Amino acid sequence: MENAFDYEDIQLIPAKCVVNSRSECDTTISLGKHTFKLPVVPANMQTIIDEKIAISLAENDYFYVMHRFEPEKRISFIKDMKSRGLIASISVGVKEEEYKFIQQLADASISPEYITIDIAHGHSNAVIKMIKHIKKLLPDSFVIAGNVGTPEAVRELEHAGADATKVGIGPGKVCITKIKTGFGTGGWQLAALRWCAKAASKPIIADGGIRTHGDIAKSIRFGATMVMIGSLFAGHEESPGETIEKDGKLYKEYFGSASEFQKGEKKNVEGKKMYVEHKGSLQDTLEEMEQDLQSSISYAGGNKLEAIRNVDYVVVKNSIFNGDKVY
Ligand SMILES: NC(=O)C1=CN([C@@H]2O[C@H](COP(=O)(O)OP(=O)(O)OC[C@H]3O[C@@H](n4cnc5c(N)ncnc54)[C@H](OP(=O)(O)O)[C@@H]3O)[C@@H](O)[C@H]2O)C=CC1
Ligand SMILES: Nc1nc2c(ncn2[C@@H]2O[C@H](COP(=O)(O)O)[C@@H](O)[C@H]2O)c(=O)[nH]1
Repeated sequence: MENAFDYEDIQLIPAKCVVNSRSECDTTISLGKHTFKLPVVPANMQTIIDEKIAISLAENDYFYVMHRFEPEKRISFIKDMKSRGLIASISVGVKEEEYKFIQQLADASISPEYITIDIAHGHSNAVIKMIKHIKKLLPDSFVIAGNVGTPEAVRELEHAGADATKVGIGPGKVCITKIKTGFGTGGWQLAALRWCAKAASKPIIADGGIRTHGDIAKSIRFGATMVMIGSLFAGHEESPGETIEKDGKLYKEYFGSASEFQKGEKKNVEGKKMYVEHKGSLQDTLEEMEQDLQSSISYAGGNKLEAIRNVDYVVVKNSIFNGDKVY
């Protein structure tokens, strides 16, 4: 790794505008056999997504990944999505029971369109074995494998059969991996993305550390096909987390998938809980993201997402906010 930098250290450089209105800019992206409205997917975490949100996202052509923390509900979830004519996109882990679950799906000829292998340290034989197991039994499912933070890991998971890899170890808002273990891409996630993207021959999903809508464009510039976001999607009316009131203001909980709140025990805890301000409706945020990304495309001098991939940039170490608050 040469130069380490993160989202706040980079500014993209504008190119001559070729559209008359930002509304002409197309933010759609293809992943596998499907095209989605935005290159953005809410994190597969229990305080970010539930069945109702998944249905609403899929109905409106947004990509989603259902979390894996209520494993007993997954088969009925897939069946329900399919009966509505919607894509089914689920998560799995790597423990023994997950092998049986994949076998169960195959035996019943139930093939979700997308399966995300969701573990903390994805550069492992456990993930490689699970990729091969899924590809053998459910060859039509698009497999996203992660999380990883090095080119070597991207190559190995792709070689094992992954259709996309997810990059990001420890940059998340409720992540404490970097503090508890000393490892990860926290603080240099954007540079890690660039490093991994150079090695990738399939799509990369950049996961964690997105703090502003501009960071979505920066991720695209540095090689992401899509970004996974937790904190910016936490705290909406629809969000599954508990709502609390403090000093007359409403807040909602957002906790890590490796936190004691998720695990129900204090073992190998690498996540924490926080409360985020209540933000209104999820659809409003998605629309604002789309408008901001359309604007990014126009600054990139094009009318499609691809235009962002070629823009120049400058490194402005820790200075882009000039002391301003993000919002
Ligand atoms: N993106 C990120 O930076 C991180 C994300 N998370 C999220 O937290 C959730 C739980 O993750 P995870 O603990 O992996 O899931 P699981 O608890 O399902 O663990 C998966 C398997 O991997 C093993 N395992 C976990 N971490 C390691 C490691 N560092 N080295 C070797 N084996 C390991 C576990 O065994 P055992 O527990 O016995 O070690 C278990 O067998 C996931 O949703 C994950 O995405 C968690 C941390 C970082
Ligand atoms: N180290 C941990 N990372 C976690 C945990 N739970 C989720 N995550 C990762 O964070 C992103 C979301 O990041 P954000 O910056 O957008 O909020 C999520 O997709 C996971 O990859 C955890 O407990 N520990």
